Amino acid sequence: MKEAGYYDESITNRVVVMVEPYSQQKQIQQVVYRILDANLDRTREGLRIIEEWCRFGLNSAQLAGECKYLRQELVIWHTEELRAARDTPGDPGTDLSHPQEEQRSSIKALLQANFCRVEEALRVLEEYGKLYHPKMGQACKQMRYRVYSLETNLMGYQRHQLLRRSRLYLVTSPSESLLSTVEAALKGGLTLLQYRDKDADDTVRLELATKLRQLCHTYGALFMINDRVDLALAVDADGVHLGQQDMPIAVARQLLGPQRLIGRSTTNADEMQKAIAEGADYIGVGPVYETPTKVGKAAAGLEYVSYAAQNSSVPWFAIGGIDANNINDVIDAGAERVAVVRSLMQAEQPTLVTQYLLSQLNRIKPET
Ligand SMILES: Cc1ncc(COP(=O)(O)OP(=O)(O)O)c(N)n1
Ligand SMILES: Cc1ncsc1CCOP(=O)(O)O
Ligand SMILES: [Mg+2]
Repeated sequence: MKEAGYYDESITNRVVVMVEPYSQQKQIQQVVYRILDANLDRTREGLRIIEEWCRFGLNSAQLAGECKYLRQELVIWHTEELRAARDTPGDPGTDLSHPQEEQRSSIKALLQANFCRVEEALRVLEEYGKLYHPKMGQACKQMRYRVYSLETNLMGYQRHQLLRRSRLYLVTSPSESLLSTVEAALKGGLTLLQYRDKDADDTVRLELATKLRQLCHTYGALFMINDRVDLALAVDADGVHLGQQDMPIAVARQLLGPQRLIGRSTTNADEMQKAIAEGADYIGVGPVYETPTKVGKAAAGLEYVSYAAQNSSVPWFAIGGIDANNINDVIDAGAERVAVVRSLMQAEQPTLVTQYLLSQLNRIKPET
């Protein structure tokens, strides 16, 4: 790219020679080339790691295609002269690694680390690229913004896909053994958790929600917060569950953005239609049976479960009084997903109960 570069003879003579002797300019040029070469490789490698997950983990041709497009855009800039400047044996950075790079706690952590790597490398390319070609800085800047969008879309897609795959939803109740019970359920295959505590102080809520979010994400499960949009944002939860008396969905959506999940409780057909029209990502359907967990709330019954089975266009969870003894009645009424509090929070062996409930739900063939 000599014809338009900063080191173009004509520009060099007029601009740089005044500052650095010619031999030093050449040395600096080589350094810039090495930086560009290394960061072009780094960006491409990071994108490839992300692309593999989009393709094989998410089966998303659209997201994988975006990664591929970005990789190919980079190749245009990876010229022979930049590759020729490579000096791997002389690079003091090849042996440097951080302990966190040796271990990733989850796919989410792996993806985030690689997005970070790609975004940083693109920023380097943007700055040093300006010394190489007038258009390189701008091109890398645009790519960096596309990577930010890709990151947001991928994380949102990931959440929605996991939501659709989740058949069992544990809604917590206050417990001395909250963390160990939740972990036991996660070990049994739970992929969706809601932190619900109607009475605790915010300091306690904040501490527990942070720990639960970490735990859920370590096991690759979604973490939701009951009622409180502010808390969901504060602990970087995957979303919020809102009842009919809680914040309107439109307001929550504005605060949470398009990628986080919003669930809405519904007790009848009107509430269901309204929740879907307002953009709920999933709905709670119940209480199926009267339950001491929600004192004074009348049962909506199995008829409403059947109505949801026929009419809901979004994932829905039957909730209220569901346990190992009656889950098959709820399934027979049309439920493919259920949410429980006591069945798991009060279980002596939460892992086994989770496995049992999931085994019953997994007998139903997945929706198309
Ligand atoms: C999955 C799910 N469905 C329903 C509810 C109940 O929400 P809400 O009506 O707001 O009542 P509280 O849980 O806030 O007491 C839920 N939490 N989760
Ligand atoms: C929060 C909530 N919303 C409708 S029923 C219910 C509680 C369900 O609790 P349990 O599973 O213990 O009956
Ligand atoms: Mg509520």
